[in-house]
Amino acid sequence: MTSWFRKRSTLEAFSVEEEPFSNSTSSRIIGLQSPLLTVRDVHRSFQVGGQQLDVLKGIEMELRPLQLVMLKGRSGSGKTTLLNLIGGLDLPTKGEILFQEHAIHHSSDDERTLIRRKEIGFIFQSYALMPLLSAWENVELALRMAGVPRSQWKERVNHCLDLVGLSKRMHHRPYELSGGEQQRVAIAKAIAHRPSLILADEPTAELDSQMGAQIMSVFRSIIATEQVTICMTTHDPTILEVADHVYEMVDGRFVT
Ligand SMILES: Nc1ncnc2c1ncn2[C@@H]1O[C@H](COP(=O)(O)OP(=O)(O)OP(=O)(O)O)[C@@H](O)[C@H]1O
Repeated sequence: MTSWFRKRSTLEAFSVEEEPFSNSTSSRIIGLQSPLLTVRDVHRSFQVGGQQLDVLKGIEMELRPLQLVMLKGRSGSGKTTLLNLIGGLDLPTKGEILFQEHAIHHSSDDERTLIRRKEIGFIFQSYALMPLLSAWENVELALRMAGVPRSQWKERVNHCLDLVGLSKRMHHRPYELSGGEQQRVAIAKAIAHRPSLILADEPTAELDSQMGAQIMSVFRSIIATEQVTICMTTHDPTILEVADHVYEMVDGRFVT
């Protein structure tokens, strides 16, 4: 996980003012049959020390609404690179990425930022919470950054913390919470602005198996209640069992 996804915080993922909160559950349900995201023949190469490093070599993939999709593969196989492309944090060298009707591979930085800000929530292995803010304030900050009207903050923050089972700890700061609880705050933060897609890079890697299982149970619950699609990377074979679909990456390609 050497690339951009890991280095960026959730805050950086929201950086341009725009109209928030226009998603509706009903419009998502109408679109259940069509893919939320389509990746066609995507390649990503980097120039490293004067040499071309081909990291992704013709990826084909689809994310359908309300799916829990996992990417597995050895370290360095290209999972984070792909997640960065899906999230509009980076552009493919070749190929197409369609997010609903938006051609992400042709979008400007600003256009991709707007799509990200409205439609995508990010979850990181290391939680990316503000250490001096309480759980409640961390989630509130996500809404503030997303430009959601202040009048909606209280209800939405309470709802999101309730969804992840942290209502009783809403006034705790991150250091007063366990790793699993911190990750649940990060999930509440990621869903607060009602994205349609959650991207999570090894969200359970820092957690023991019991806490990892709790996170997966929270993921299942928010797919149902918040009508989101989740795409995550993992190395953990026990977690792979709960996926709707698993893509295995070997050296920049999916194997079946
Ligand atoms: N911006 C970049 N510049 C140069 N090389 C990069 C860049 N981003 C990623 N790479 C290289 O691409 C390869 C794949 O990296 P990536 O982080 O996508 O793998 P990964 O499957 O997520 O690994 P891990 O499971 O360890 O997180 C690595 O060799 C990495 O060094």
